[in-house]
Amino acid sequence: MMLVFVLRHTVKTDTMAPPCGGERPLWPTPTVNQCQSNMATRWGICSAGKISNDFTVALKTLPPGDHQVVAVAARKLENAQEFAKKHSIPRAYGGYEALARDPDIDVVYIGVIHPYHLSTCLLFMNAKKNVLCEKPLAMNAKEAKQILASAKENDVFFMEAVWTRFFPVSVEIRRLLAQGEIGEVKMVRSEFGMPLHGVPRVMQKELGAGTMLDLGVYCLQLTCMVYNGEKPESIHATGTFMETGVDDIDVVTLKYSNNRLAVFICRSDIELPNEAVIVGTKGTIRIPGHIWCPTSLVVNGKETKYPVPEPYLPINFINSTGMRYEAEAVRQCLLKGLKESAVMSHADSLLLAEVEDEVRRQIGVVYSQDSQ
Ligand SMILES: NC(=O)C1=CN([C@@H]2O[C@H](COP(=O)(O)OP(=O)(O)OC[C@H]3O[C@@H](n4cnc5c(N)ncnc54)[C@H](OP(=O)(O)O)[C@@H]3O)[C@@H](O)[C@H]2O)C=CC1
Ligand SMILES: O=C1OC[C@@H](O)[C@@H](O)[C@@H]1O
Repeated sequence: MMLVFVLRHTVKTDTMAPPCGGERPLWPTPTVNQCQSNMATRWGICSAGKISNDFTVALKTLPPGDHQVVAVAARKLENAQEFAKKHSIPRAYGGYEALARDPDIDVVYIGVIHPYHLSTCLLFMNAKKNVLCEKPLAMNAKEAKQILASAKENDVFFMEAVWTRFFPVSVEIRRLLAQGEIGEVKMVRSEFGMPLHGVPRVMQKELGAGTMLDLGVYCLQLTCMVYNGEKPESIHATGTFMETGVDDIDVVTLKYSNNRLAVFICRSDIELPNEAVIVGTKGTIRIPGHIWCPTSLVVNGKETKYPVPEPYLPINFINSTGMRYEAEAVRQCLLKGLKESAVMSHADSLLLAEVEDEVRRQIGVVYSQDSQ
């Protein structure tokens, strides 16, 4: 986090040179002060798309003294300006480079589609910016390794935005498992199905389409969380294809030591109950629905609900004010000078990417990025 002592909220007139990059600020830009200790974490938003909208709305459910959105960048300035106006963001940039040069940003949230995660992560981390990048981290493990290596080389904080891990439901699951509430876990069964065939980025290979990367990652992340980041001993995957040549339905079995198992189904053609069950030798934990953004947990038959806040503006995705939890986790990491989160670590992201690669290999899905 930058150490810049300037009077807070000094509103400057238009005569002020643009903060950087050349685009004239939309309106007088309050000078955002920053003091390492307990000032707001200053966010830059990369892309003016759907999830960026929801992430920005989620940030607004947190105390403004803790989180401020200082700038947004989109490929087209007009899209950034429209986004900035909608969300009252002081600075709007045409092109991501201007955001990378903005000295008043502590962390960038990357909300572009998967094929552009690698290039944008490298852009911002090479500019010494901390980064929170949407899932899936990348198109394959090779790209994921490049991103994680760049975070190390640039000595910046990096996290893959597997927002589910920061939900109160996930925190409670980890607590229950840590205290042995259900004994030794022997089985994790999960599913994620959603009718997405009308969504270009889910259908078109050049936009990063494919069910494993988009939906399967949620079943896989739950499995890996329950099994504490342990590598599976064997992976068996089968699936079907969309007419566009990417995976539509994936059925995956992961075998771990001591006859521990995980099975998941993900599909982009129909809605499934989207529940998960974690079975131990002494009990059962069940997520009764919305496994990617859970607000209810059933432990040995007893249900507890964990509602998310209502959005102040329209959102595109279910429960996406729940991204507040990952945003606050990032802030806490930055305040402690950490370069990664223990809850969604670099090793966690690499494991997800490696298993995603193996599932795709067995099913036969190949992206152009696999041969670059
Ligand atoms: N955590 C969650 O719950 C969710 C996560 N996601 C993830 O977020 C990412 C974005 O998804 P979503 O917001 O639905 O996507 P959008 O279709 O809204 O696209 C997001 C941005 O990506 C850029 N982009 C889109 N198409 C292209 C293209 N053809 N060439 C170059 N850039 C392009 C644009 O950036 P610009 O504005 O700069 O033009 C666009 O605004 C995905 O990786 C997805 O996995 C998505 C939904 C939910
Ligand atoms: O991460 C996501 O959440 C659930 C679906 O909306 C999916 O397309 C999206 O990428």
